[in-house]
Amino acid sequence: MTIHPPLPHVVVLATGGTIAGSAASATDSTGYRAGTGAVDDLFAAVPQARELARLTGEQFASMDSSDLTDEILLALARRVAELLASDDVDGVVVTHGTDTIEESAYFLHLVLDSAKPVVLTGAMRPATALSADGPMNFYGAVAVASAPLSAGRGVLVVMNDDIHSARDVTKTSSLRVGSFESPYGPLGTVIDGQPRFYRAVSRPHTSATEFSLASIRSLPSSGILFAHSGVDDSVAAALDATRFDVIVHAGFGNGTVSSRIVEPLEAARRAGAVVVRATRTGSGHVTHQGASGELVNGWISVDDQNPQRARILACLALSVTSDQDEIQRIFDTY
Ligand SMILES: NC(=O)C[C@H](N)C(=O)O
Repeated sequence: MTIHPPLPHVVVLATGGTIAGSAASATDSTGYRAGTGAVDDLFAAVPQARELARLTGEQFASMDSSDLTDEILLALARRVAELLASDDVDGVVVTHGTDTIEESAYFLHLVLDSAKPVVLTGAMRPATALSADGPMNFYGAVAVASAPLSAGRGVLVVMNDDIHSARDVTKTSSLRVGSFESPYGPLGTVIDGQPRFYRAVSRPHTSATEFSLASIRSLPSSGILFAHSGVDDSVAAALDATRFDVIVHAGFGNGTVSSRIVEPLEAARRAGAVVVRATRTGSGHVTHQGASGELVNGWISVDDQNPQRARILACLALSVTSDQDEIQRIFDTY
């Protein structure tokens, strides 16, 4: 008689998204409603996942991830942390809408204090579509979350057989199944229910960061201002910049800010906001010494983070310091 070791226990927190979305027709992959299905529907669609792990499902939310708020994100992080603290839990899968999966994953990557695998996944096509990608993504996510090999790598995002670090991954296309990409490539891949890793992120994450969920009661108010040709100060005025604790400016090229909106943003900075220079280009770095040289003092540059993740990092930075040099150090560290 062969004795098999017990399967790892993986908890699946479902939050909605297209992976739980349904349309009236199998050929309709855009006119659907996200978050209509339940976590049990996913278990029923992928019974093979139970060969990889003992699964427990929890319906945390049923929403389109474009409606996610910072309060919900914080509550999600607290729930994942609670699960990870249990000796009975070996890993967590979060099913999530793809629109904001990268922000949620990055937040978890920086605040969770555990080496246990946490994997986010979603889908580009609704569950009712021909060749729906959700079931295979879910199977891959369970494979990664249940593998001891995945521990200590930070929060991971599994999409389309690729295993990405939450630090790097971005949704690059509105509809393509292969939408998720990382600028330095994925960490690994899933083949036949087995993760294979080829590299690791070198920037600190999870237990190695200075951020702690226990010290965060709420996230500061924040917004992103997108640069465009012809931008003028009425845009910054519409943002009512003085109301924000964090303003990320998704600027031109190397974080360049049009001279017409420097003053309103500088006024916000003087009023106490953290003003962050990012780039709208979709890739690349923003250096301290940007093209707008006069902005170097007191303005934060993002290194290689995109504007949406820079917003998350700036909010977390404010949970530990309001000193601008320290905030810049945080951007250069994570
Ligand atoms: N593909 C998706 O999941 C998109 C959906 N709107 C969501 O983010 O919830």
